[in-house]
Amino acid sequence: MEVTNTKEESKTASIVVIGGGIAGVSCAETLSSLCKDEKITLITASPLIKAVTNFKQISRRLEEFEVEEKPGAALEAECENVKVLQVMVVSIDADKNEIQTSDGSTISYTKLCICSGGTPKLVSHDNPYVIGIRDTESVSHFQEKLSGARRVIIVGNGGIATELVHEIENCEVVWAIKDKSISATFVDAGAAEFFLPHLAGDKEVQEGPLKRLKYTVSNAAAKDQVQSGTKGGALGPDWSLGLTMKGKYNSARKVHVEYECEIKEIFTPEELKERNLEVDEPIGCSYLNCEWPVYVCFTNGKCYGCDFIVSATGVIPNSCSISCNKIFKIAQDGGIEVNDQMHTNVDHIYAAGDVCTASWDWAPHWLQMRLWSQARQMGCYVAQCIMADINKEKITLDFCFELFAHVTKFFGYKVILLGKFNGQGLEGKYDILLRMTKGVEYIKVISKDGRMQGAILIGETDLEETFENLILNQLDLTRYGEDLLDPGIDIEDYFD
Ligand SMILES: Cc1cc2nc3c(=O)[nH]c(=O)nc-3n(C[C@H](O)[C@H](O)[C@H](O)COP(=O)(O)OP(=O)(O)OC[C@H]3O[C@@H](n4cnc5c(N)ncnc54)[C@H](O)[C@@H]3O)c2cc1C
Ligand SMILES: NC(=O)C1=CN([C@@H]2O[C@H](COP(=O)(O)OP(=O)(O)OC[C@H]3O[C@@H](n4cnc5c(N)ncnc54)[C@H](O)[C@@H]3O)[C@@H](O)[C@H]2O)C=CC1
Repeated sequence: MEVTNTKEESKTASIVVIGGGIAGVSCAETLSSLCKDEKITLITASPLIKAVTNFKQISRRLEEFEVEEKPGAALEAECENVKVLQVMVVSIDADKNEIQTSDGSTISYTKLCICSGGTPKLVSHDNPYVIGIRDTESVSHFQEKLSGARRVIIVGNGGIATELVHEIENCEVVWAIKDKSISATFVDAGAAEFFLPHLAGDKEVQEGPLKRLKYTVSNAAAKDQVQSGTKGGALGPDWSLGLTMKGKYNSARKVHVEYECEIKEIFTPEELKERNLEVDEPIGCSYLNCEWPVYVCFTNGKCYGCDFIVSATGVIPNSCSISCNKIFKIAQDGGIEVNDQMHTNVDHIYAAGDVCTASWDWAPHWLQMRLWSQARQMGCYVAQCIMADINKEKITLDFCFELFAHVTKFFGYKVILLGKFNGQGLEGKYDILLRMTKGVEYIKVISKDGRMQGAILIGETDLEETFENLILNQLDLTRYGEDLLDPGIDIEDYFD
């Protein structure tokens, strides 16, 4: 997409959205439908934007959608009052309501929404053997390194690590986690046990293919990004499916998990020799007594060689990548603080998606996670807040922020997380109901004083709708006891 000459653009102020990821595009699309007479300018550093397609509400709060990367011109064709500019925003002058872009233009805004996303938090930012995964460019870089790899060390125990460990083939994997059980950011130790047999086993365990959120990674996008050197939008559902994740090792997958440890130090072979350090061999791995380009020593004393390291260790919100003459209030996790109107502490400036931190009093069963679904919800909601502000109104917090609801797929199983799915904030004082059928389903219900607070549903349980309602209406379930999870009882009939 050629860069539109932004000079003439700056004459008339418009509502400006920074960021062509899910949050920014959802914001621009919703603004376009709500404020037909307003001029909306979406400015993004990435050559392609991310748009939601095939949106499906699978329950009152669970949503499924596909994501398509497309040129900004496609959004302009769809929303006639939206202009897409592909350029980097370098600074904001909040006194003059102007932003400066990397091509030297100044663009005025009436309202500004920052949706600049996040970047991978890496265990080391200057080691060439440590890589993060965020956008199509970083995935291409990862694939290239993996194609020549015999062994990779993956650090982190969240979404990216869990998906990578499941998808990588023909390469030994050492998965180093701080926790006592795998995928702890998403599931509890019981669910981790349920997943363990699939760690190094066959990849597809699900009876019948579960429709995965389709996410198209067009190779053109990756090439463009490399040429333009810009950071693209974050990946999301299905980023890994359909991508070749093959090493050069010619045998089945080998995964060794190193529990309760972090990286202590990373060495070159020379440094290792100088320090006269002992190298260990990961259990079950086959490349023994090899020369490796990089060595990792962990806090538990183990030291392994590998071809490269993936740091799947979270996201840093891009809250400080655009300078501003006003100081934004930044939350502890690095996001720009927003209130329940998605407003920052600076006049006329909003924020949404990975870049922001929801700083209102959260509903009892909602929590922020930097997810595709929340980026979309925030993008749509902030547009409504901006429109309300223009009309000098206030709106109530959107109902999507009443309950945390996330659907994904780990180790070939559908995973649904509802409410305080890991007992977040309940200080360990809650009751658990569990039902597990090995290789088929894992259901964990968290309740307090007889009322459901959260749930983990793995497999095709069809309980999500009922459990959503039970968490929201806080019905006292004491009298149902274990019947609640009795497979012989159709609990939907109880509560219909
Ligand atoms: C590998 C991976 C897999 C994931 N899988 C899932 C999943 O399965 N399910 C799920 O729910 N979530 C998933 N996520 C999280 C999800 O991708 C993010 O939460 C979501 O995409 C964030 O959207 P965003 O629009 O806030 O930010 P981003 O997608 O990061 O978009 C930010 C945009 O801002 C632009 N930008 C940044 N700075 C500037 C600037 N100065 N000037 C102009 N433009 C700028 C960027 O170019 C980009 O277009 C995954 C994330 C990763 C990295
Ligand atoms: N299926 C899904 O829903 C997916 C969601 N995502 C989302 O994308 C974003 C990025 O994913 P991730 O990087 O996996 O983030 P994450 O937040 O999911 O996981 C980060 C993990 O790294 C660990 N960690 C942090 N610092 C560490 C350190 N120094 N040493 C060892 N471990 C450390 C954390 O404890 C956590 O387990 C997240 O917001 C995540 O929720 C990503 C992939 C899939």
